[in-house]
Amino acid sequence: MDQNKTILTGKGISIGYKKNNKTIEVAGPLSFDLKKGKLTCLLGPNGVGKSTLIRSIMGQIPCLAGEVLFREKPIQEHSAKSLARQMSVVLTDKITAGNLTVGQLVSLGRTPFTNWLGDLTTGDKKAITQAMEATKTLYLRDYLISEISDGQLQKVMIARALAQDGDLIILDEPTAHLDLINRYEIMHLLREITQQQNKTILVVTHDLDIAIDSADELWLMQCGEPLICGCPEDLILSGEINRLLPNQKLIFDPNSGKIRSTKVKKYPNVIGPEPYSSWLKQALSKNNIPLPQDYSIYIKTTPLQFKLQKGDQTLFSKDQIASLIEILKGLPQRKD
Ligand SMILES: Nc1ncnc2c1ncn2[C@@H]1O[C@H](COP(=O)(O)OP(=O)(O)OP(=O)(O)O)[C@@H](O)[C@H]1O
Repeated sequence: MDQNKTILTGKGISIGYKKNNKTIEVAGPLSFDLKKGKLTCLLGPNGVGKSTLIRSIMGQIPCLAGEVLFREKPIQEHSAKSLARQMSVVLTDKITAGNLTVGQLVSLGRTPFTNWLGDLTTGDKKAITQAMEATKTLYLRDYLISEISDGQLQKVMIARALAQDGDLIILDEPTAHLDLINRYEIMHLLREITQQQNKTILVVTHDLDIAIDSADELWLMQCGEPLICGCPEDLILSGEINRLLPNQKLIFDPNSGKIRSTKVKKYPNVIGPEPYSSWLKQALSKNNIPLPQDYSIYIKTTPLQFKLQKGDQTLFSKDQIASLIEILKGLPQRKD
């Protein structure tokens, strides 16, 4: 472990719950180093234990074995107050404080720093306003929590974590209720925070494409396996990203950056430039259209034309994939 580069370390931890004198292990042994000043995304299928790992990392539930070190010290040796000053956490728990205003909820992020009366200093107020500006929630300041949408609440919770200003911010599925644009915006905001404020952020997410796009490091969690950690681009090029996929039916396509079926047809007789040929092949495959060897589709781009040919004979041409597909679907089934 490089102490200057790592804020949090897991050493062979086993995570799980104790219930009625019974121990239920969810995952382990898991080892990891959370790198300082980086955005790390934790990905894995439902129920694999991501939230349990987060709760174990923050010391909320004890590890069944192994240890978590925060700034080189076992997590349970840090006082709750000291952790609250250094670590901001946004969990998936429902907020019940519906009668608080958005502004009041974000202000709660400053609690570890205020006096026992909860008085906010000028510095506290500045941190709150900055956090609300960054998450574009300032306009909601006077709304009651019960009056805002789930997506807005997610952003407000992120604002509260930012206002808390810990060096380490942990978020469990912060973009779950957000629309696509907001999901990108939030992840890019988190990336900006790591880069500009040198904060360390660990995010649990199911958005593989957004995680690849924004994270410095991915942690891939799969049932019964060690955590796979690495830079997204390395994990893609080595093929290790496929460890996230549960079976042989799906594969991560490093060319398109998307998950696709391994059954996708190849269509060597679609001839033309990218991205036209890839999208046409996807449409053919999706519609389960076979293209016999003696047929070819040539793509001309100015103006755009998809020409179906048999040998030298052009059977027809279309300027849209949708209309080409409709005609191909109407033809009698041909077999290679
Ligand atoms: N308080 C609890 N007591 C006992 N078992 C629990 C408790 N909380 C979660 N579990 C179990 O631990 C396992 C992992 O749950 P966890 O919520 O950590 O998964 P996850 O990867 O975060 O899932 P998801 O992606 O669906 O949120 C599940 O089998 C769950 O039933």
